[in-house]
Amino acid sequence: MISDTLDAPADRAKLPSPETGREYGDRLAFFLDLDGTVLDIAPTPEGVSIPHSTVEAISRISDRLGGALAVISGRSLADIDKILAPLRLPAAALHGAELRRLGGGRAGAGHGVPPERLTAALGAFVDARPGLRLEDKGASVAVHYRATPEREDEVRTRVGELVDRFAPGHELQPGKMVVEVRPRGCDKGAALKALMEHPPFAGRIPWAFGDDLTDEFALEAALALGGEGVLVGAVDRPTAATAALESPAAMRDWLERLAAG
Ligand SMILES: O=P(O)(O)OC[C@H]1O[C@H](O[C@H]2O[C@H](CO)[C@@H](O)[C@H](O)[C@H]2O)[C@H](O)[C@@H](O)[C@@H]1O
Repeated sequence: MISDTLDAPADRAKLPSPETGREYGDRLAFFLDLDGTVLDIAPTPEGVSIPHSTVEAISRISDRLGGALAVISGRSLADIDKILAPLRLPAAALHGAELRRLGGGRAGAGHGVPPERLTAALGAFVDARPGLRLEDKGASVAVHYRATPEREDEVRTRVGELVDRFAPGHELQPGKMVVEVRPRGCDKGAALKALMEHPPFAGRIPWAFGDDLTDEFALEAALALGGEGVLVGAVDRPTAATAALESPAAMRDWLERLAAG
């Protein structure tokens, strides 16, 4: 289901609350995006931070859900663990190219890194344009233009051309001031479904939380499995979300209140 608008305050009422805490722990599974959802957007990928109280809340909610809380992110597993330290949660990293099940076991076929010719060509493109930034994450690579937003069209066009030419096994994933290259067919929806096939997620109702285009795959997958999708922040695009929170700050506040309930 795709809706054009969401009434954030009204739809917020659908979210599990501290009062329903005893029920949700046995029935639900949470899938949390990081940047723009739990984390405020920062000028650079390294510039993000998370309050200790939010990490503690995520830990407490994960315990209450029997471990059925996963991170679904465009970041690498290493980055996710660094941001959420000391937690080491089940996760789908790099848009699903890296999967980790509960307890640390790595799952999934593992996807190849983009051809070196692509990374080299992207590097040359970025080096010639001050303000652009290349983030090489392994199976996924990103070109950030947050410092030079006027280059958006140029970046999207050129990265698309280079992927067509050098990396037929990969595809574009636009995001917030970024164009990412991820393994073809490897998205957050497929990742959510893969995690839902195994304990402690199997048999639970998935709730996916996200803000960006890449998160729409996860929101749609959660709905397809009988769950809910929660959009964080305002968007001017159609969304599969069935509930909403106004901002990452509201998301953190909701997590902390839920954990305290
Ligand atoms: O799937 P997510 O957890 O939301 O990660 C998506 C991408 O997030 C990061 O980039 C975005 O956040 C940065 C920090 O706020 C910001 O500077 C950048 O403009 C955003 O695009 C990260 O760098 C990417 O690798 C993730 O895929």
